[in-house]
Amino acid sequence: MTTKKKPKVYITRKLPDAVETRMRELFDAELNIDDVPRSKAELIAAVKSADVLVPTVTDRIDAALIEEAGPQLKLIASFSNGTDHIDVEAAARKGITVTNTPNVLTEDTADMTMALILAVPRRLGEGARVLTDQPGEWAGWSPTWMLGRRIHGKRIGIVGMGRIGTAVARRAKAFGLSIHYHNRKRVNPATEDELEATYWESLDQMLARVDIVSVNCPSTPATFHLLSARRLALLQPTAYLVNTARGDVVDEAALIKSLREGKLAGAGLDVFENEPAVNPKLVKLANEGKVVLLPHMSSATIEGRIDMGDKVIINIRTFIDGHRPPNRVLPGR
Ligand SMILES: O=CC(=O)O
Repeated sequence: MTTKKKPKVYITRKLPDAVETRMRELFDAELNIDDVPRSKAELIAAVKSADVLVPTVTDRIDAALIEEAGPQLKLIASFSNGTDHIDVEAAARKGITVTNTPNVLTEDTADMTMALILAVPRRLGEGARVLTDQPGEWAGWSPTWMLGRRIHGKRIGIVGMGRIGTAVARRAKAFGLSIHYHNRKRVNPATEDELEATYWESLDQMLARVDIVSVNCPSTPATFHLLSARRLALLQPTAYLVNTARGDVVDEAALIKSLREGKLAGAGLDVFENEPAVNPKLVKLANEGKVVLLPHMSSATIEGRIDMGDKVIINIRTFIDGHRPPNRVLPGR
């Protein structure tokens, strides 16, 4: 009996212990115990020797890096839902398959989106800070103090009605919001009926009519600055914008300008254009109570991360066994 050689799998970041243990059992796994992001040189060395690369959203797997890959590298099994950090076209040209981890972070991301939808108009961050930043200063309940804006009865406009957008819509409906959405294509009639959702073919028209905008589409060349200065200007000055997708879907400089000029009431952001750098003007706006900022943590649950790890493992094993992995990402998606 011949024992099959374990594939050499290079994992760029620290993963949950249970996932790393399983990876060690199954693969010749090179882990990143210290969780220091890998340098470009380290990534180049990895693609020259590993059979499988397991990157995540913080790694730039661009065409230049893929060009460096040795002939043994056949799979990039990303530990992420989004694949905007990978040049999927360049990988395909080199005969490298790319996979991701969809579905398992839908509900967690939708929960956090809903949390921001509530937090910004209801001034949750500001209120919490009163008690922690100025202990003993709270003068007690007052009829006119800390007033936010009502959520119930307002209109939400969801930009991108995929799995996460639909999960946000379900939550928003339960909070009494009416559902409006813009998507490349209309969702199926049963979902539209369930959500009593209104489809807007024109994003511009939808933006002008909603009270809260939730950005839930992936970052692709087509969605870069989809929420441009021109489109942000269509929003009502009482509107709020929440982004838990990717920073570059929104023109951040234009968003900051709108917020500073009072052309937009507030924003809740979990993602930023130059992450992990956060524009100091946004921090200032957060201190003024106009925005709530989170450090890209919408999908961050223990359960979700373990599920993501399981998906990565299934994708690798299926591929190594000679089958099509379940979460293959095709170029041009
Ligand atoms: O943002 C997180 C992911 O894409 O997995």
